[in-house]
Amino acid sequence: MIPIIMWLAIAALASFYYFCVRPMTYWKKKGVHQGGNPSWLIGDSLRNILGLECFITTIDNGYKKTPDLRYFGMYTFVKPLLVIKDPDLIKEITVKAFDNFADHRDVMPVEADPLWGKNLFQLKVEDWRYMRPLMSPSFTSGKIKTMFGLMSECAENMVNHFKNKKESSIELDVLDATTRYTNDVIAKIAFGVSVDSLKNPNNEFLNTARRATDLTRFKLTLSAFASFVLPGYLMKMLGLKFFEDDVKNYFSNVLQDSIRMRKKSGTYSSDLIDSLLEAQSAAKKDNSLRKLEDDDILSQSMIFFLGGFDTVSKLLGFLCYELAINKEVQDKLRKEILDVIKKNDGKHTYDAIMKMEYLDMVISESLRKWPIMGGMDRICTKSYKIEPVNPGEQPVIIEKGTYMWLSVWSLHHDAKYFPNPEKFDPERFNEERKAEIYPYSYIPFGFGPRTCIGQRFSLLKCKIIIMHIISNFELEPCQKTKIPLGLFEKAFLVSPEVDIILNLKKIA
Ligand code: HEM
Repeated sequence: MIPIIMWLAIAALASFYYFCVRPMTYWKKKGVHQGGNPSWLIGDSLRNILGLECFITTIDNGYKKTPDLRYFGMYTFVKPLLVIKDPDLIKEITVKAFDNFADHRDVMPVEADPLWGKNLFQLKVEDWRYMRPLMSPSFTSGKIKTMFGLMSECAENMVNHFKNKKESSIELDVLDATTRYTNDVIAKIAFGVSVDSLKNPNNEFLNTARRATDLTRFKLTLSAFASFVLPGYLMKMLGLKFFEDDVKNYFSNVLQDSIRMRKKSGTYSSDLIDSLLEAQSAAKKDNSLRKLEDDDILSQSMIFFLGGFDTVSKLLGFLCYELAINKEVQDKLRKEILDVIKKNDGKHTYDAIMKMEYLDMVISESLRKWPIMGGMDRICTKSYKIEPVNPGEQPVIIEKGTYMWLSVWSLHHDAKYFPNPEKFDPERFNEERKAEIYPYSYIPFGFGPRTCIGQRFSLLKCKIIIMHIISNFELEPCQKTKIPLGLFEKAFLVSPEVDIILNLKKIA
């Protein structure tokens, strides 16, 4: 009896060593410096799981501890993670060696959540190469220009809502308001429905959207962590997924209704659904093209929705905050907006917005200081050798399947690339100084073939509402405004630690 127990104990210890302890030596064996202090099994993720620190902060701590290195190793649970710090190496990975680093990590395996797995962000390179060219025409400057009217309508609704209040100054929860604006735009453009979320604060679209994009919800956090250790079939059995069934059904019904109405009435609008339907019918006619199923369309609408909802509302939230606490920047911006509009016969047009250079600089600086995604990932799809460049480096073979992180937040806050990084200084992006920015050190939308497809869309959506707000109101800090503002350590995206509360004062 005793020998059996002894053998079982030895087997348990050996398994523990093999699966939990040994993986933590992966980077040391490759001669790669470890940026964290990994614990058995949990790796460097303990503080993330306990909600004490967000992933961006964990990476940033490693970045700061390794000032002279181009990359360092960490562990998400037992999975090795290589963090890339050097802009030249980021260029190598995202552009030159794209074929070796073509995919994103499975946030949710496709077996566990097919709807999530089919979206452009998540598609594996073979399917992605087919889908991206189908989606790209929806995001050209010409196509985005045609969405100007739909976006302006939502912006005017929002501004009029506040202008019609009798008080000359109101206290505003900025993220709440910007979320309602981005919700209305994306409802219209990605799902074809009109909702006025300020007039109807409890509309079903907004409430469902909020649930779908609450990246702090327990089950999603659990699923995201589980995806590091559990195979897809097990996650499916446990019911772990990105979109809950009721959320999926709701959006699916809204989209189907909208498509049915268009087909019946023959009226089409300049939105993303029309572009997707065009791509679907082109694929139907051309036998050489793979077919686009209705599920593919729903999946892309969902990623446009996810991409366009929380990211842009947070960008707007941080931007309003910076404008409120940097009055000279706000005044200069207002002057530019009013001057351009005056020269444009008082009209807020697309061409007028495109002439606002300072507006562009202000948004770029906001994305520099508050890059909403915080970073981006890549999976090594074909093994690759990183050649030594600096003294003390040795060649490192990156194995297929290795998880990589490109540390955007840390680069944007590194004084080597952006002196006095905590200062909000739009002049960093003026014509002269913009040219001096070290290539690939400023990448809020990623880079290379997998760069954000919604970049132009987001920037226009942001410019329209800022133009309307700043020409009608003054943004001011109030007693409830937290200065300085830190990061919310439980969130996935870069999010403010507390609500952003500002005074919105009408301009006489
Ligand atoms: C402030 C707003 C936004 C920011 C900061 C942002 C940032 C990013 C980043 C960093 C990536 C990864 C790029 C890479 O891996 O190189 C990405 C990918 C993506 N974004 Fe955005 N995004 C924003 C808004 C949007 C919007 C509005 C949409 C859609 C309407 C969108 C759709 C996508 C899609 C589909 C991808 C995957 C592209 C692919 O893999 O081909 N994003 N975004």
